[in-house]
Amino acid sequence: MSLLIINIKELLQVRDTNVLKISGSEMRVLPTIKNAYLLIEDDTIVEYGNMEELINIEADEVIDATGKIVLPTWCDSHTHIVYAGHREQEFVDRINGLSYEDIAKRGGGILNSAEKLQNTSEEALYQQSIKRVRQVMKLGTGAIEIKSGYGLTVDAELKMLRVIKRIKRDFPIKVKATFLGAHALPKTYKKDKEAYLDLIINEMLPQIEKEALAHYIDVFCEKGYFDLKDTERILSAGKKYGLIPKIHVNQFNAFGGVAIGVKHNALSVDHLEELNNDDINALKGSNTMPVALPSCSYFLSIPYTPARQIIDAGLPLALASDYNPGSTPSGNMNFVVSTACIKMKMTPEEAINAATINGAYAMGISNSYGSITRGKKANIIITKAIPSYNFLPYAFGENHIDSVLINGILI
Ligand SMILES: N=CN[C@@H](CCC(=O)O)C(=O)O
Ligand SMILES: [Zn+2]
Repeated sequence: MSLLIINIKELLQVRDTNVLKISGSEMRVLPTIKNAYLLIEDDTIVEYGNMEELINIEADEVIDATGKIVLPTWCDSHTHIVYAGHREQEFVDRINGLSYEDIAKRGGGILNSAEKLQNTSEEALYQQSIKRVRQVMKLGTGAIEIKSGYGLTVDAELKMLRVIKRIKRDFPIKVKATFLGAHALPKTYKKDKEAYLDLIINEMLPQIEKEALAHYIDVFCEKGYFDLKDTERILSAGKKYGLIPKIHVNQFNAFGGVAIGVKHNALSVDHLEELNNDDINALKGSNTMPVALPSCSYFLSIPYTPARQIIDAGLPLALASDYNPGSTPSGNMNFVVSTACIKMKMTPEEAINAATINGAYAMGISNSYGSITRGKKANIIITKAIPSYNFLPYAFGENHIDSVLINGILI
């Protein structure tokens, strides 16, 4: 089955060579072809170019994209999209003056979601989660990382990971699973953190390996959650089971977690709302992708990750949604891209690079996702007719997407 998209006003993120990530000043460059065509065979991008070069190409189906922009789907490298229930009462509590920290201290926050999830069946959790998966696909997300971490018992963590595995099997979107058992300390282990770490290492990890439930291992490295020593212990144990580190770090405090992530060759270090020069220096020359989550900063009214400082230091940056019930009840990557431009002073080119190819890198899939490259998966956004690609982040809050193709098929 072949599909030809013609008369594309502008085709974005066209990369002839298969670059895996974009860093520093290169992020300002978004290669495009104006008045373009794109040819897809089954689930793969096979050819593209200027309309004037389009001769003798026949296809089973043709889409006329006059006035429309075409780009690769968003690669959302950080989500907690599998969760039970919601936390809108905490949202109201914060409006009334409590902080995220205050709410966590009185047993709300992650522990609130964990209790809800523990009392939800695997089937009900799957049904709640797939509504959100369908929603983000319609919003242009074509690849997604999903974390556990709202289980916090052996059974509930495995339940979450099995739901993620089922989503991976049932949906065309690319899914990568991350084990985040060290997301918060459950109430029953309040006085014995080591015992909970032992549970993660001795009981959760072996079962996760046995059922092949995760690719990545994550830790919430933060004051009041897991410290540097705990983080190292969990990452080292995860690596023994073949899991690659990705950490939550510097959300509220900078105390050396970024360097620990780099030391363990983390694929990404995520949040970074607080960042100092030591963190920047640790990232220089590493293979670790810094990931910013602007919707979380927006929702919690905490600082935005200093994108300019990161990119101007020559580093790459990825953007992700952080979709979760507590700090970011939204998986809309279009809003993420807009907010990165509006609040973090990223140019539209930088933001689109960060949400496509660099997002793909942050989930280890940039050799087959994240750009318009021959041989890559045909995961494509076709916008409505809009004046230019700058209009995407500019006219925020509006849905500019006309259609989405995943694996070459209109969803
Ligand atoms: N910061 C840690 N974890 C999630 C939020 C967890 C929650 O509040 O439920 C995050 O990435 O923002
Ligand atoms: Zn998160």
